[in-house]
Amino acid sequence: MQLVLGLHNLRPQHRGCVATIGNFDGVHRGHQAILERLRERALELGVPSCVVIFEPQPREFFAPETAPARLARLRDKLQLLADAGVDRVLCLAFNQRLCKLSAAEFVDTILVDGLGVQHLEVGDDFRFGCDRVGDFDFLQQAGLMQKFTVEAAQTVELDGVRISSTKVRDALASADFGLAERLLGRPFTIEGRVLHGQKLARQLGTPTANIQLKRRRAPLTGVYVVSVEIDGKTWPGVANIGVRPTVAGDGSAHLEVHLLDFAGDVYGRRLTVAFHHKLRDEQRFASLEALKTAINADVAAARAFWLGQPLKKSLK
Ligand SMILES: Cc1cc2nc3c(=O)[nH]c(=O)nc-3n(C[C@H](O)[C@H](O)[C@H](O)COP(=O)(O)O)c2cc1C
Ligand SMILES: Nc1ncnc2c1ncn2[C@@H]1O[C@H](COP(=O)(O)OP(=O)(O)OP(=O)(O)O)[C@@H](O)[C@H]1O
Repeated sequence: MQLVLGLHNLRPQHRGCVATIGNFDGVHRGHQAILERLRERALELGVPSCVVIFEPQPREFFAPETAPARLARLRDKLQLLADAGVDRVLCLAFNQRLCKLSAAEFVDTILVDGLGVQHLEVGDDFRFGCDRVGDFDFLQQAGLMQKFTVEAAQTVELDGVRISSTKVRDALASADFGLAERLLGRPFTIEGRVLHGQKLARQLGTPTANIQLKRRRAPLTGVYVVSVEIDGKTWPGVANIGVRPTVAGDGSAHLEVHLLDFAGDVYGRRLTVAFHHKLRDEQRFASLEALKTAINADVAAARAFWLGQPLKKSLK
């Protein structure tokens, strides 16, 4: 899959494609259906498929403080789009200039002049352009004039409710991982590299792998039963995701995983963590001793959970 960063990096050879536009956060089953249609259309027309995404996502640009936590980082989103068979991603900087483009300017500058789009695939509720004035009807009218076709993808629902990134976030916030999996079409996972921590966990009796979240806010917080994939092997574990109030961290979110019955060095390795069950909220304890007691109870609860469950071999 080819990644084009910014409109200015589009070249004449990029013109001529079928395209879709959106945030695609989490690449859930609604997104997957659009991407499937896009792939079919690309094959029929014999042109590449292109997904137009924004960075930051519009809500992060307009209201950085209140924008929801992302389900996946840009890197993970690109991987999921590549897995769905997308040929090209055009990642546009969402800035003052872009958000001021009228719907007509958006179509002319990006879709027609930039991409030479032959067919557009969008959700029926898709809106774009300054003040979100552009919609499906607008695109169809523009398509008649500018010689591209537009198709509204059928809404994908689960139990009568439209699937959306928001619904996945809600499922994670209420620790309904079964629902999150049914919305995503795969288990919810967080992937990252293991960093060196403060080495306090060893003193607490439970060594943990600290997974870098970078500046990412996580869509869930608390203590969870998890499974962890390392180099194709899956291990049971228990994890804390949060700001670690007892040891007064820097306020940034951390993901720490204790692997049950694992002896080995995982520093620098990439782990994929899948969440199965919430044990409790993160707490501020009065002492390290109290934290240690709580973590021991978490480990015991995770063991009890895995006693009754087969461990899935792969998280994909
Ligand atoms: C299962 C588990 C539960 C945890 N729960 C909490 C908690 O409720 N409150 C808290 O401040 N830290 C919690 N922590 C994080 C510990 O504070 C952290 O592991 C410790 O500070 C060691 O950090 P280090 O790996 O950087 O050395 C938890 C960690 C684990 C593995
Ligand atoms: N359940 C769905 N069925 C069909 N199309 C969808 C569905 N969800 C999203 N789409 C379409 O996929 C494209 C990208 O959607 P986008 O990620 O911007 O929104 P979303 O998934 O509804 O997220 P949010 O909950 O943040 O609004 C848009 O064209 C949108 O209309």
